[in-house]
Amino acid sequence: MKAMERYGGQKHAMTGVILAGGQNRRMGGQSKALLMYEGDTFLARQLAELGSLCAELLVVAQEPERYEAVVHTFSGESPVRIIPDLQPGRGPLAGFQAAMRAASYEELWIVGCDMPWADAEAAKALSELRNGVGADAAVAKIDGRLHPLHGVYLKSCLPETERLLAANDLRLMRLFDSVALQVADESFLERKGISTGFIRNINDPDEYERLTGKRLRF
Ligand SMILES: Nc1nc2c(ncn2[C@@H]2O[C@H](COP(=O)(O)OP(=O)(O)OP(=O)(O)O)[C@@H](O)[C@H]2O)c(=O)[nH]1
Repeated sequence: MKAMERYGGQKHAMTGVILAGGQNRRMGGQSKALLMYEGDTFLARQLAELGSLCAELLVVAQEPERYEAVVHTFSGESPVRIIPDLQPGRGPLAGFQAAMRAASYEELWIVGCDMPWADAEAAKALSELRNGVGADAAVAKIDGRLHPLHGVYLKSCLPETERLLAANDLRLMRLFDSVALQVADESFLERKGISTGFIRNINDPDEYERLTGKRLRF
């Protein structure tokens, strides 16, 4: 089923966030959001997937002009805004901050732009899990590792996000020391019929070549 049709046009009161403000050093500076897979950029795939669930979309990036053409071709109903980091060059935690400050909704589904299999079913399951216990955030734990870059977060995580930025403690995982986190493990995802592939990301030309058979040149 196409992502757009999955929820019958019914959007969740949730802001979908794509973090695309990284330096892409391992990709020679080429934006991972604009890599092609199965005829679309990662960004276009993610806009369709996040837009199938969320009533609003944000792309957090420093150079909006890089992404405008893709955003303009997005045909979903949810409005999309490209917003900058408020603290550029400080990593994904700064992207969280900008998104939480700009979002119209209390709940955010946040993904890294290098995750071409971002999955609305997984986000919905994480949101339900979080909501069921009144936690501030929910992320998957797969093969013993937490995956904060495909997670759902309430704006209640903003004060701790900003405290960490002020303390120059930029590790995303540090957020989980202080906010109420709910973890979705493999057995939870399996019960929901959700494959764990959504956490996979593409970081360098070798990983991209394994995915597509094409070698990037830069
Ligand atoms: N908004 C925002 N997103 C970021 C920032 N740094 C990283 N990200 C995003 O967070 C995700 C994970 O980033 P990494 O792969 O760790 O870093 P990267 O800069 O993209 O790539 P490398 O330079 O090769 O490490 C990607 O989607 C990045 O675009 C930032 O400073 N601001």
